[in-house]
Amino acid sequence: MKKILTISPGSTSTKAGLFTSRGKIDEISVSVEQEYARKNVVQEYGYRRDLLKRFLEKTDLSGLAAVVGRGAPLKPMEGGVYKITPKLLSDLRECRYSNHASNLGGLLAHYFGELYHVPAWIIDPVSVDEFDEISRISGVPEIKRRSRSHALNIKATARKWCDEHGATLEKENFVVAHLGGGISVCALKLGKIRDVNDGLLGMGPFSPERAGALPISGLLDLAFSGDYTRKELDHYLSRECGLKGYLKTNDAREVVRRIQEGDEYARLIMDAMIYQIEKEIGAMLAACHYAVKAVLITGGLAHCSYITRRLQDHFSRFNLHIIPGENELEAMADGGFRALKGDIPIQDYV
Ligand SMILES: Nc1ncnc2c1ncn2[C@@H]1O[C@H](COP(=O)(O)OP(=O)(O)OP(=O)(O)O)[C@@H](O)[C@H]1O
Ligand SMILES: CCCC(=O)O
Repeated sequence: MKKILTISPGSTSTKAGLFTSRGKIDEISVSVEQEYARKNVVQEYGYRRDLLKRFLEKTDLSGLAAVVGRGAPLKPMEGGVYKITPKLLSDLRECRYSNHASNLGGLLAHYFGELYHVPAWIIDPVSVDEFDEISRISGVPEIKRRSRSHALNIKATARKWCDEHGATLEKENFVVAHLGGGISVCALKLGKIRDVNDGLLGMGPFSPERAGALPISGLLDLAFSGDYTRKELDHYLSRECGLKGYLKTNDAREVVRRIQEGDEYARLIMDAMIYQIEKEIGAMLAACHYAVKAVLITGGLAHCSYITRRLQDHFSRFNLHIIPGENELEAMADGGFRALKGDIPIQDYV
């Protein structure tokens, strides 16, 4: 039976899964020890590769047909399956579009694809760009709104919901909110991400560790304070702000624990994050002219009932469903098997 190996590097761990078309047969999560964590993720490549290799040496890989890695921020591209070409590899190695842990997804998939003599792909990377032209206009001629999102989980969650409810993704509109360490809220129209806040930097709600959209004058003050280089400010706004900036933790469970113990400041900050999420969902509902099949809430924060209860109350008339977690390994395997069967094309990154 054919197998697919999927690899999803996150900021603190590398997850890998082995699948047949019937489902998962093995999974591992290897933590990155702090002493090996580097400011530039690509420096962690050798360390993470060797940890995975040790696991795979003990695994039955007979029937392996492809390796799929999590797709990083790359050049803007249509959703789907992409071959890992030399150009794609060099963009990942140079962190050309972002210093993001998922840069290692394509690099590791390529390595193991060569090792086991099978094709290596990425699927629905962070930079999936299917915007309507109107979504690109920011209000400043030199600045374009960018599409960067949790595209893989967003599409997989909507596809899964459709399979379970007898609907066809390509015929319906949804608002999908991925609430994780970063937050992406999108207007998914007829299977395409037609609008989304840039989940990495500068748009949408603040998140457990990202700043979200900011008042411009305050941002200019920070940028010209002399306290940050361009790179440092980018890192600060995308990794050290949000819940972490205000409360020194990016763990929603810890914040809820503090609220339950009577910490009113923690409540204010958590409620502000939920308020901003509600406003973004409202904006994407407007982008869909309020005609959606459902509003889907996914990602790690969708496990947090303090948050989901509020969203359920607020959006009950829009058929809201909570589908927690990120299921990225499964999503990559699903796309990989569809590509192996020839149901979807395998595209070139040019
Ligand atoms: N079971 C849970 N209950 C409550 N909160 C949770 C639960 N699991 C995860 N979270 C919270 O979800 C948030 C995001 O965590 P998660 O590990 O899913 O994000 P990530 O994978 O690092 O980021 P991203 O989804 O942006 O790739 C954290 O604040 C975490 O505390
Ligand atoms: C925007 C998608 C990825 C992230 O937030 O890390």
